[in-house]
Amino acid sequence: MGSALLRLEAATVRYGERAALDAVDLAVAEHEIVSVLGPSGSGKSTLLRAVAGLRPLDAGRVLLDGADQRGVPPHRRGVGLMFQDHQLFPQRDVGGNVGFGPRMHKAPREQREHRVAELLELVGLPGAQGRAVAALSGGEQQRVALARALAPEPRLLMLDEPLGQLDRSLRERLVVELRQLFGRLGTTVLAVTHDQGEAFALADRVVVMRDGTIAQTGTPLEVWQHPADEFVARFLGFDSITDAVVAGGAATTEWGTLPVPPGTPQGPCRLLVRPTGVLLSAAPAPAPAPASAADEGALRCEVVARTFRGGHVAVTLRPERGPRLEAECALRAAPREGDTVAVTFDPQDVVALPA
Ligand SMILES: Nc1ncnc2c1ncn2[C@@H]1O[C@H](COP(=O)(O)OP(=O)(O)OP(=O)(O)O)[C@@H](O)[C@H]1O
Repeated sequence: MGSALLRLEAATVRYGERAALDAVDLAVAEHEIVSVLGPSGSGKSTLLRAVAGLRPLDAGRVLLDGADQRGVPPHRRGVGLMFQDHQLFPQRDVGGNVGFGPRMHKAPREQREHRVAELLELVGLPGAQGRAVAALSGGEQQRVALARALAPEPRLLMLDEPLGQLDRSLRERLVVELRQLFGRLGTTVLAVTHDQGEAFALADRVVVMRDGTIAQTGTPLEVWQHPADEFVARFLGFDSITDAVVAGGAATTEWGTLPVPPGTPQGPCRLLVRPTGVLLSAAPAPAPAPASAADEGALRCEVVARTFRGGHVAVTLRPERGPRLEAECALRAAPREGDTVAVTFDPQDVVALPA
């Protein structure tokens, strides 16, 4: 990516002995929306702060448009920052907040007012210039904060948990609006979040961080379908993982022999089964003798929990052998707690992870 707007080269930030950012390489292309995901303490905020110039690097480089930013102060980097607590100026009205950046840049009054009006329109608050910040709802404040961050026309907009404090339904709506807005404006965005749903909905590409390094980067679909390792898989909420040995089109595991997709690497691995790949059917009546040939391949499991998730039910299973399994069922088809079910596996949702 020669034309990257932002490039990090072995970027390192240390706090004492510990590297909060450990030789990170990352390129963000112009107009790209990248979400940085990861557990608490993995270095997400440190990454943003280093790019913004709020925290100097201990080693490596940050380049914007190819120019090394060493020694360039934050206000000269042309990047916009929006933090999770949106930090609006309570004593200024909405117009005063949004127009703050352009005023600092000494933009003429008329141009400033035009820009403020245009941005408030964009974020869905037309004509709100005179409203008091304290009288706005959380979602409205979030929009004002966004308009304020966009006002100086940053070449790179960085968002730190932009929707962190809002309730789920508002977040889900705003994230769609944000993606559309950035698309229309052609804004390049680097957004930090620990909510994977939010990251996946917003981004063209996600970066998953672990202990100051990048564990995986890819499109939301790539990361979802092919987590790079067990850490990423578990971070995404996949918990049905066990040891396996792949030979040909099948994997030998404690759960029995599972079909795997064509092209699965042969040999020992950790095997992940996504919940949609755990197929449930009514268990045959317990056989007095060892399982008959007819139910060979089906794993008997007890339903230990079921959780209503809106469109589907998440079912936790205790198999007769091997670790617990998570299944996803349609509401109508969901078994009850205490039921015994027979499980088979869909190879499309079976993923081999490095051992
Ligand atoms: N000012 C500081 N002094 C010492 N250690 C720090 C400082 N800031 C961050 N750290 C450490 O650096 C590591 C990365 O922190 P960072 O805030 O970047 O993580 P994060 O992924 O953004 O976490 P969160 O999701 O909780 O905000 C953590 O171990 C943190 O304790």
